Amino acid sequence: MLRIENLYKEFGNIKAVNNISFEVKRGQVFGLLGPNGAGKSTAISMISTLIEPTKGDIFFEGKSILKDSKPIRQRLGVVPQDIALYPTLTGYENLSFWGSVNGLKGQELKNRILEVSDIIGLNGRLNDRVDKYSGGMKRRLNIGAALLHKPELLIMDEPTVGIDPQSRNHILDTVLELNKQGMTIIYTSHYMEEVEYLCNELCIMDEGNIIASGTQQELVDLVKEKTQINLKLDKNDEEVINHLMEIKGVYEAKINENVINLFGSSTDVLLADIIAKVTENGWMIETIDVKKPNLESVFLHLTGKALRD
Ligand SMILES: Nc1ncnc2c1ncn2[C@@H]1O[C@H](COP(=O)(O)OP(=O)(O)OP(=O)(O)O)[C@@H](O)[C@H]1O
Repeated sequence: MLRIENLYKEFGNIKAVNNISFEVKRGQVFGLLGPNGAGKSTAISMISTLIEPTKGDIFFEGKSILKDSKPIRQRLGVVPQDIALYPTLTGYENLSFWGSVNGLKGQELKNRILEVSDIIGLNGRLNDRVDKYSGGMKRRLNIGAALLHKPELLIMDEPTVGIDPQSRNHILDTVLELNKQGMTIIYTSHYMEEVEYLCNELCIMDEGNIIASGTQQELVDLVKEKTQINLKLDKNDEEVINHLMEIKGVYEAKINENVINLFGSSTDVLLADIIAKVTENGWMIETIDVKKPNLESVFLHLTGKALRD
């Protein structure tokens, strides 16, 4: 559906986006994950046709959006990171404004406002002024404004920043519901959990570059040897460590405040072998805790820094 080819954006000396390429397939929730300043918003702004790339191209259904942006723009819905609403107008008036900007009018516009306010869960509050809304309600209305013209591709730039957990969950579930109904979505975030919850495929960005891309499983496989199992036994000394190190796939074992930290590859095989080894030696397990690698560990592994630094 969307193909990004060797895209660059420079602001003076700043290389905000530095040669990125990726493809979004119809029906996906595609994630762009990266810390603040990684270049996500700049990439999104180019895809949304709001700013022009320094170099490179973007194809929507095979057509360059740089050459003929207007008809393509109408098939996109853009949820900007900064809330684009008029605080002194009501929710209804804001939706009405954004609907007419997107070419809707008359009964069709009225119907869509009602449908959209249902999707974003604001139908009881449409006649209140936006400056009376909570942060979460404003974010939801901001999303609603992008949905009125039924876009095929919804582009969301950090839509949950600065809101309460309840509104955040509502937004995440709305994204999944829209996707279930057939909408393709690009979702940018610096929250690993959100991307993990929503996205089939993703790119991890840092300092203008894509440092890894693929399905969650493919990315996590990059660090699969980092599975950590914390084991508390009734006995922990060098002898126990030596026995545990005999297990195939365990490459490190150490004692840390009465807990044994084991590092190894495939969790399932490891667990079975650890339990067998413990039983064989007549030890007792007090607690066992498995920490599987996640997207956060992938980012740490590739950049040496935490996602939220
Ligand atoms: N209009 C601009 N002029 C100059 N520099 C810019 C401009 N827009 C972005 N940048 C710079 O480009 C880099 C990438 O910023 P961008 O906003 O795309 O990152 P991001 O990953 O979306 O982070 P955030 O979530 O903080 O917006 C940053 O160093 C930023 O300061």
